[in-house]
Amino acid sequence: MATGSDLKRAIGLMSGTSMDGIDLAMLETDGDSIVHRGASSSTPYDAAFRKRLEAALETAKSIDARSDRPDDLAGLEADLTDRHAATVEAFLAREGLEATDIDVIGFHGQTVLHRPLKALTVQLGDGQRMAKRLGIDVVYDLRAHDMTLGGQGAPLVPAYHRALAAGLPDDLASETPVAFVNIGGISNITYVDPQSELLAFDSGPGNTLIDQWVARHAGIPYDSGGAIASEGRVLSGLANRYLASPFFTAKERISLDRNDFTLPADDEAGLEDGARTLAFVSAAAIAKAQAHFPAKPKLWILTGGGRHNRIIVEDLTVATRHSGRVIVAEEAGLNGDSMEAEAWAWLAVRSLHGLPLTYPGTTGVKEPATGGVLARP
Ligand SMILES: Nc1ncnc2c1ncn2[C@@H]1O[C@H](COP(=O)(O)OP(=O)(O)OP(=O)(O)O)[C@@H](O)[C@H]1O
Ligand SMILES: CC(=O)N[C@H]1[C@@H]2OC[C@@H](O2)[C@@H](O)[C@@H]1O[C@H](C)C(=O)O
Repeated sequence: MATGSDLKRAIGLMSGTSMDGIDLAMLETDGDSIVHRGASSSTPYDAAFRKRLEAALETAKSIDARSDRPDDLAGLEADLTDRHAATVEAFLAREGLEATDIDVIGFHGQTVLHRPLKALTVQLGDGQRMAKRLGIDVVYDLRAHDMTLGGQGAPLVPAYHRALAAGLPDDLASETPVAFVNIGGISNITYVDPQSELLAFDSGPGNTLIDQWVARHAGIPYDSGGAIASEGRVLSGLANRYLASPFFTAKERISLDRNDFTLPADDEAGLEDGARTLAFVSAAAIAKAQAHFPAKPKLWILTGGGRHNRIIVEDLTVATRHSGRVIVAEEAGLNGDSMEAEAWAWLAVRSLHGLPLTYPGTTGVKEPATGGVLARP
């Protein structure tokens, strides 16, 4: 039973693999079952900063030790941290809050390298610098400890998905098993069933290939609503090539780096057919995940920016129609844009309480593991 002092007001900050901007969410929580969701915000990066982040993915390939910051990565980390801090300041001003109103910030940072097979994961983000500037405790670097205990270091949101599943409205609560699908740059799935352990893994590319494809061929950051895809047709040879990747056929699921899947060659598809095929691949990758669950989900709850791509949603609906139904987070009373940021707020409070963030069924860690580094002002 949580006491008043266990309840913390936390802010979560997420800059995901799409590298489109900073999502922020505020929560009051005991880091367990009590979750009072508060206000949130999304702050897009300007195109020039996004380009710097994209370039950082190349630079980061030379990193051997987690603390290495080759070339301009140290400067970028400081800039990224300051942008996050400024986002918090703007949010607090908007909400009429002071720094002292916030107990802790959960700071994800920006993943620039993720090599689970080498137990190496690098998130740019200087928690100490942020804590000092804001005068608020910051929990950061939440993935690394999991890796030292044999985990994949990702995904970390699943335990929060389970907490949300426990609070679903009555009309949905009976529809178990339920799968939460975050369609971000990469997609990850969480399987929640009272009859079985919590299961989760990265399911494949989400929007990252689509984003890169339309940026390259149309100069735009994403396929809004799936409008471009809706003009194209699925090129089955190309789709099958992606879906035959060893990532899908391996028995063990591994967590993904943004660069694990690469774009089709320019002459393999036109703009529309490429967008259509990559949306199909994104949905098919999610549907394939079912093979790793004890039973097929009855309810699929979609979160992340990809839920706005009508073609991905339609393809997934078709692929799962015999066993379940697909809804977006908002139909379950949740917020599909802020869920990851909420999770980082919740995980930060769990870290303060020494509670597990990851489980054998979510990251493959040997035993339930806490994590995160606490920086104090
Ligand atoms: N209206 C829209 N129509 C289609 N796609 C959209 C729309 N809005 C956002 N997206 C897609 O969602 C992406 C951002 O999603 P999100 O913020 O969930 O990803 P992320 O958190 O960066 O990634 P990850 O979850 O992998 O860390 C955009 O890059 C874009 O591809
Ligand atoms: C290493 C890393 O940053 N992985 C991200 C990425 O984006 C989606 C998917 O791949 C997931 O594994 C993870 O993020 C979410 C927030 C997670 O850890 O749950």
